[in-house]
Amino acid sequence: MISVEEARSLLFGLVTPLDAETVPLVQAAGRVLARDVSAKRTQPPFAASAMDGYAVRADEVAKGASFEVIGEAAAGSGFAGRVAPGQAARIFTGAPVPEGADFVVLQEDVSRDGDHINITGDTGASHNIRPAGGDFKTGHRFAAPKRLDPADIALLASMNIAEVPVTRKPVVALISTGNELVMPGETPGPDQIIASNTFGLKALLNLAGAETRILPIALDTPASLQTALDLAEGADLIITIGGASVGDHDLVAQVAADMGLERTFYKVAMRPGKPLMAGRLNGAMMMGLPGNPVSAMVCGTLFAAPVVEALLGLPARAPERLQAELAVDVAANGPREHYMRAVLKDGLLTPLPDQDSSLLSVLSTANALLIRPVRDPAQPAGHMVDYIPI
Ligand SMILES: Nc1nc2c(c(=O)[nH]1)N[C@H]1C(S)=C(S)[C@@H](COP(=O)(O)OP(=O)(O)OC[C@H]3O[C@@H](n4cnc5c(N)ncnc54)[C@H](O)[C@@H]3O)O[C@H]1N2
Ligand code: MOO
Repeated sequence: MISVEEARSLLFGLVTPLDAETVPLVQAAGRVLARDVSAKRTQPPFAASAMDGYAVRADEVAKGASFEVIGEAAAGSGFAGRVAPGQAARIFTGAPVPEGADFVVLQEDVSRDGDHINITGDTGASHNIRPAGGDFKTGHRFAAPKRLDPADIALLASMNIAEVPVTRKPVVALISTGNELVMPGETPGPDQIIASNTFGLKALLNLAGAETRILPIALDTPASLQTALDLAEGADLIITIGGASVGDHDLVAQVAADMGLERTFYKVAMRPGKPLMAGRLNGAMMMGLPGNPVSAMVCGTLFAAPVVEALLGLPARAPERLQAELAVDVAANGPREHYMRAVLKDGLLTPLPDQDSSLLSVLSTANALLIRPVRDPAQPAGHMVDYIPI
């Protein structure tokens, strides 16, 4: 068995980042910027008022000083004239500061009588003017790769970038295998259960940026599995779930091998998730996940989501690990790295009492995977441990 780290780096070795496509800015949130882009404008394009008030000459600003108001500058329509000594222009937030002026007195600090104003308040040190290019200048580089968040979208809009080059979404085909499975909403027979893993993984990988397709459930026959794998044609990543272990009905490895799978590894020293398999099948990446629901989701978190990010051109890296104190004593760990379902509360980590890999209710309660290294001895409450937030 190989380690989790080895498995992940072998998986990253199978990744070829995808090509780019252009999308309208309104569809770019959450997508990964594929190429550097540069600002098509300077922002603000002119020195702009930061306040509503009066634009004057800074050297004339003093309590008691009076000015003649000679015009008005509003956002979207500046004042074409020049502010000379003794003069002021009415100005509003966002308006270009007229020539000659270099100070905006807040209207709260002024009394007005017809076309004249008097400074009545303490004006303070700020000129209340945003310099041209104070945010960015034409040509300012926005670097790829980056997953575009709402603030990035606002910035790109402000740079007048209406179309954005993003990495194509990886197409992920999800195949549940097993005679016992039916789709949510169907009526299961007496020995059947509902397929949950494809739905959990779809949610997880969509959040990572994939376009996921749930294929029909494959029965535990070579022909049915082959049909499902054939239907996955065109996917960048094929994920099978279940049928990965050693039982008589665990057929994924054999059928995939018969169809040409070049296997990269099988079995990882981790708990849950041991019977994980990966390789390349007719040009696509393939991962065979174990069927136990928590095992499948943990493998999704540790391997499939990072692979989706790597396909998107983001750095190939493990999920972020943080550290916290154990709230309780924990027993010694065995020969597999253990990803314990745990709750992090008030900075303390408590592993949940039942770690069976079939328990989705436990996974749903957990907000952390507490990582126990291989053969870690028993540890007392207060010991610092690594965890992955989930
Ligand atoms: N003799 C051994 N038995 C098992 C071993 C072993 O080393 N020797 N490994 C165990 C481990 S660890 C795991 S994990 C499981 C993985 O088995 P499979 O990948 O072959 O999964 P299945 O047998 O098909 O299913 C296991 C379990 O999960 C349920 N399942 C499967 N698919 C789904 C789905 N899409 N949605 C919801 N539930 C699903 C299935 O009904 C089973 O209950 O093997 C152990 N056995
Ligand atoms: O590895 Mo299995 O994934 O322990 O449940």
